[in-house]
Parts: sequence; structure tokens; C-alpha cells
Amino acid sequence: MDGLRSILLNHKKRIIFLCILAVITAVTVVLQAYFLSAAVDHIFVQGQTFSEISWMLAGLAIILLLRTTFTYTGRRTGIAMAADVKAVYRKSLLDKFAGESVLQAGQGQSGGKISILLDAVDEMDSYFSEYIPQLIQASIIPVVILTIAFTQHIHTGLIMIITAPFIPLFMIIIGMQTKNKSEEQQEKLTAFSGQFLDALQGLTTLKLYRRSRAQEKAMETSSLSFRDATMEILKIAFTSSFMLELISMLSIGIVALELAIQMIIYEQVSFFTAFFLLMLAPEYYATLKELGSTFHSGQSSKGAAAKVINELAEETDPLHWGNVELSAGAVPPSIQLQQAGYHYEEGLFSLKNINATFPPRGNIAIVGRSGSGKSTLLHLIAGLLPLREGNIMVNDHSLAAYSKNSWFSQLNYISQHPYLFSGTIAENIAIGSSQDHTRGEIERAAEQAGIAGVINQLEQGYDTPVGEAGRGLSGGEMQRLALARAFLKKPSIILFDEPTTGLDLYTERILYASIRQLAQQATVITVAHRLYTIKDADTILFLEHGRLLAAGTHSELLRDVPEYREMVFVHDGGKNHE
Ligand SMILES: Nc1ncnc2c1ncn2[C@@H]1O[C@H](COP(=O)(O)OP(=O)(O)OP(=O)(O)O)[C@@H](O)[C@H]1O
Repeated sequence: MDGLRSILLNHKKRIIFLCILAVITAVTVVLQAYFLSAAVDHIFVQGQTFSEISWMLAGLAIILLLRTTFTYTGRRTGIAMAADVKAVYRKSLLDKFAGESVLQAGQGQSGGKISILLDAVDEMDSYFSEYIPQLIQASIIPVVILTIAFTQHIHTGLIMIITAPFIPLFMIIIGMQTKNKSEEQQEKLTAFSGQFLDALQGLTTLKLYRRSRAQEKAMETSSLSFRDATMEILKIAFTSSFMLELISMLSIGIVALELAIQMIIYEQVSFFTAFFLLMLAPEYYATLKELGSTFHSGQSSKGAAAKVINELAEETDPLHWGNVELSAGAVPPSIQLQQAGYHYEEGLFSLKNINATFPPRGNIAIVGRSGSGKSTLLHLIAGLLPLREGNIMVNDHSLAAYSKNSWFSQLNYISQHPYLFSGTIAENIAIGSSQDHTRGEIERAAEQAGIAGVINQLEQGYDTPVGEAGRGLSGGEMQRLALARAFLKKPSIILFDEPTTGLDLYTERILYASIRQLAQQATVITVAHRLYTIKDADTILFLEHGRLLAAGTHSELLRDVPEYREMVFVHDGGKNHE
């Protein structure tokens, strides 16, 4: 069973409702044709006056009203079904993207993911809002009309039954082609979106490396290829509607010709019957023809649905969480790494056998050469990467036993490049905390993080739009803004990836002082690059090629570990620190 059909099973009630509506609509179609042909027959053939047939006209008006209402209700039901399906799939995709580890989140093109989340899910709409309601109508209305036609005049019934299969047959041939083409078009749109977003994000780099022309060319090729795929689909769409129109017009013509011959030459059919059947014939073909058109968009939807379902089915390495609540006590939790290990790809870099204890309110520095695994270890402690070996104990439970929300509500992770969300500075500071905060509290946090002075100089102060909505901030300012988030949130664990890039002495001092202040209430684990931070730590974990080479205070490591001595020596331009 394909993905879309299995989704339909979750909407059984709506499907049954659509079936009932189709039966009622079929009855209104027949009654409408009956009242109209009876009225024409009574006026023009039997010579009655309008007042004599007023009941027929009233009946016709009521039927028309009912038919419109049922058609509208059917459409609404289809649209509601499509909206529900889209909401479910958007949520599943968002949950999948949100549940991914930092490793998976960084894989694949962001633009491609956005395109699946927005465009492909939207494209699924027409299958539920148009195709399915029309398929139900086309399975019921033509059968009712055909039955009436057979009871009235057997030849008309036969013509209808013989000509009808041409429409679905043609529809299936075209539909097959559309599905493949539509999948191709979706692929191209995803590729194009991805390339576009990559180019936007890396515009400065592209310019610096004089790659903008080459990138422009690649985007042009990608966009043209998407255009060609779209044109192919349109070509099929136009040809198919032309052919469907032609088949139904020819079929109605044959019905009309046969009725005219029977009525005028053989005088076997009354005017009323001929007119009644002639009213029903276009309804019969129109329902099938409509199905043909919606079949086309239904197939496009299938192409998009395949993309969404494939994305959801893609193997992930999820982060596991449990139900234990980590309560925000007065004392931060103690953290223990027990033989912790991780590898990105089999056979390449691995972090192995890391044993360490981080006591509450401890100030821990992780140091090591570039590529030794410092950030990887920080991501593991943060719960952003799944542990492959060993355990991370937080108080009495393993990290994976805690609920995701309670863990992250206690944690603040200040990365090297904190992200500025589109919004005001005040909103960006408050984003880390789940509670509502007054402007006073936000300003106090900004002061503690040493960024209040910068904000107060801005024309709009705390209401200055930043991120995609406005101006940017320097690296040091962003770090201080991230610290303000921490001061406001008051977490019990702070993970800090110290900037490797040179900060001015003033900013460096502020960062240092802020972290010390935060450390009075929280356990602070810092990936340290500065001697200042390293010397100040209670414990230093010294990593080398993914192994914990040594742990201790600065003076202990200087005394006992030659590799550490060498690193500090190189770091500080050859000065002696003993
Ligand atoms: N997403 C990834 N996929 C595969 N390998 C990765 C990935 N991220 C990091 N690595 C590899 O893992 C190793 C450790 O990387 P990590 O970022 O933890 O080092 P680090 O000590 O923090 O380095 P730096 O000080 O330069 O930031 C490196 O060899 C790196 O190439």
C-alpha cells in the first residue's frame, strides 16, 4: 500500500461522509435534469404556462441550492482532510529535524530540508483536497446516471458505457508519466532551493574566493533544469486536458446524434426522455473528466508525498530521552563520565574511554590541540550527540533517562558562534528562558553580561531588531548576548565553547568575569583556549587524539604531563608558567 493510501485509512469517517455526499449529489444531479427537461417539455411541447409549472421551477431552484451546498460541503471536507494531513506531516518532519543530533542536523542541504518541509508538504494537498473527493464522486455519480440512462433508453446507456473507459484509460497513461515527471521536478526544486540557500549563506566567502560567477552559473543551470521539468509537466497537463475535452465532447455528440435519430426518424424516444438524457450525458462525462484533471494533480502529490515519506523513513541516529525530571534544586547536579566514547564515522576519529567527574559548581576546562575532540565531548555532555559507548551519569541516573525538556531547562550552551534569532535584542536575550521576564530583568542580565553599554548606545536600545530582521553584532557582542541569556535563565550547568578568535582585552575580561559570576551558582564546563580560563579551572581535562591524556589542576599538569607543558609553552609564546 502506498504512503498516501495508508494515510487515508486514518480519515475513514471523512471518506464515509464524502461517499454519502456523493450519493446525495448524484440524486440532485438526476433531479436537476428531470425538473429542467420536464419544465421545457411542459412549456414547449405541451404548451403549458409558467404558472402551471411553477412547482417544477421551485423544485429546480431548491435542487440547485442543495447541489451547491453539497458540492461546497464536499470541497470543505476535502480541504479539511488535506489541512490535517499537512499538519501531521509538517509536525513529523519538524520533530524529526528537531530530534536529530548536531551531526545529522549539519548534514544535507538546509535549503533542501526547507523545500521538503514547505513545498513538498504543500504539494501533497491536492491529493486529499481534490483528487480523493473527485474519485469518490466519479465512482458514484456516473453509476447512478448510467442506471437512469439504461432505464430510460438502452442505446444511450450502451453508448455511455462504451465511451466512458476511454477517459480513465487515457488518464492512467498520462498519470503514470506525470508521476515520474513530478518526482523529477521535486528533486530539481529541492536541489535548486538548497543551492540557493547555500549561495546566500556563503555569499561573502564566494565573493572573497571569486567563485560568485561560477556559483551563478551553477544556479542558472539548476534553475533552468527546474524550469524544464515544470514545462514538461505543464505540457502533459495541457495535452491531457485537451484530450479529455475532446473525448467527452465526441461522446456527448454521439449520444445526441443517436437520440436525435431515435426521436425524429424512428420516433422511438419522446422529447422529454431525449432532453432528460441529453442533460445527464454532460454531467456523466464532466465527472469523469474532472477526475482526469484531478488525477493529474493527484499524481504530482504522490511524487511530493514520496519525497516526504522518504525523508521521514531515512535512517537517523536519534538522541534518546526518558521521563525522569531533573529538578532545579539549590545545588547543581553532579555529572560523571564513565568510559564515555563516540565516533562520527567507523574507523576515523574516535573519542574513547573518557572518565571524569564534574562536582556541583565545579569549574572544569577541557583543553587539547585542534581536532583532539573537545567540542565533540562538549556536545556529548550537552546531549546533542548520542553516546556510542559508556555512560554519562547525572546525579543518580544516566543522562538518557532524563526528559529532554527538564535537561535543557537546566543547561546553557554558549557556542563559539551564538545564533541571533530574527527579533529584538530583548527578545534574543529572553529566548533562552521558558519564563516571562520583565524588561528590568532583561536589562539586569545584559548588565551582568557586560553588554548593556553597547545596547544603550543604540537608537532603539533593547528594541533594536537583530538577526535576519535587522543589524548584526560582532563576535564578542554575540558571546556577551549569549551570556546575558545565561544570566536571565540561571541554569545549573553552563557549557561554554570559548572563542578561538582573538577578542579585545576588555571583552575577554568581561567574559571571564561573567563566567566566574555564573560559576557561583552553576557547574561550568569550558572548552578553553585562553590561559586565563585554564589557570582558573578547578580541574583541567587534557585531551589528545580523542583520549583523556590527563586530568588535574594547571600546576599538576604542568608538573606531570610533558605534552601539556609543551602545549602551554607554544600557546603562550614560549613563556615559562611553572
Ligand atoms: N560532523 C563531523 N563528521 C565527521 N567528523 C567530524 C565531524 N565533526 C568533527 N569531526 C572530526 O572529529 C575530530 C574532533 O573534532 P572536534 O571538533 O571535537 O575537535 P576540537 O578539539 O573541538 O577542535 P577545535 O579546537 O579545532 O575546535 C576532528 O578530527 C574532526 O575532523
